[in-house]
Amino acid sequence: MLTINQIAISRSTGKSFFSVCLPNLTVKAGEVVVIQGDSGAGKSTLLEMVGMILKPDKIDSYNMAIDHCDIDIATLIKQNKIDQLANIRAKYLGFMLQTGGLLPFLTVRDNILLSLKLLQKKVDNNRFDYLVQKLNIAHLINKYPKQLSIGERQRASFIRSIIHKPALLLADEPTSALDPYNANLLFDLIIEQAQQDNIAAMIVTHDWQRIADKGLFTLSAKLTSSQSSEFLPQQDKA
Ligand SMILES: Nc1ncnc2c1ncn2[C@@H]1O[C@H](COP(=O)(O)OP(=O)(O)OP(=O)(O)O)[C@@H](O)[C@H]1O
Repeated sequence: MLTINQIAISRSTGKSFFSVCLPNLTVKAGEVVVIQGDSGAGKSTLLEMVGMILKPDKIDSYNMAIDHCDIDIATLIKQNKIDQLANIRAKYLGFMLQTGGLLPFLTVRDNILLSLKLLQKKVDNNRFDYLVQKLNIAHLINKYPKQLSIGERQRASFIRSIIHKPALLLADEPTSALDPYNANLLFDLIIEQAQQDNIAAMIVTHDWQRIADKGLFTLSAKLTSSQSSEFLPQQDKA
């Protein structure tokens, strides 16, 4: 489970800046939260801040409960514990970035399995086979990323982001390059895998209609000025 209170960041280039604030959020293990907002409203910034890639300017609390342990991420951030944060990211976080992020010099299989190798964890071949078959990329696993379409890379990138069963999955527009059939397949698989492996997931998407009937909790970006936004719940949590 993930609990965040008052986390904010300002990004600036020259004289212009943009601030993003998340007043509070709780995501339970197995729950999928959708992040919505207009282009430029700060969705990727929010994910990168929650994913400990961008350092917030302000943070009241940020805790992650994993295996009956409570990790005080806010204190680690405030104390600049870079190594500990990097370990937490590698072990407990899964990222699916907008750009795919597959390494060009590794095959699709090796890209997907890289996190397990780095964490010295055993490969669950049944799970690997299930996921690549489910997303119809079993015939591509020995190819290199450049030999795949963007949509195929996106599907491989999703499997890579969850293969080590992270506590938190952060996915930035995971279906942006997919046709409707594959987009549905991927969304359903995200929900299924989150529930099955107790993954708390935060998914940025513009694919509003596709997820409207899935009953997922939604955080929406609200512009508080031309240079700032706040992420607020669209509805109260059950
Ligand atoms: N590296 C950066 N330095 C300074 N400002 C940035 C940087 N990256 C993004 N911004 C600004 O921060 C704001 C939020 O950007 P962000 O990429 O988080 O938006 P987004 O909601 O994910 O957009 P999109 O839906 O188009 O991907 C934008 O106004 C953008 O110009």
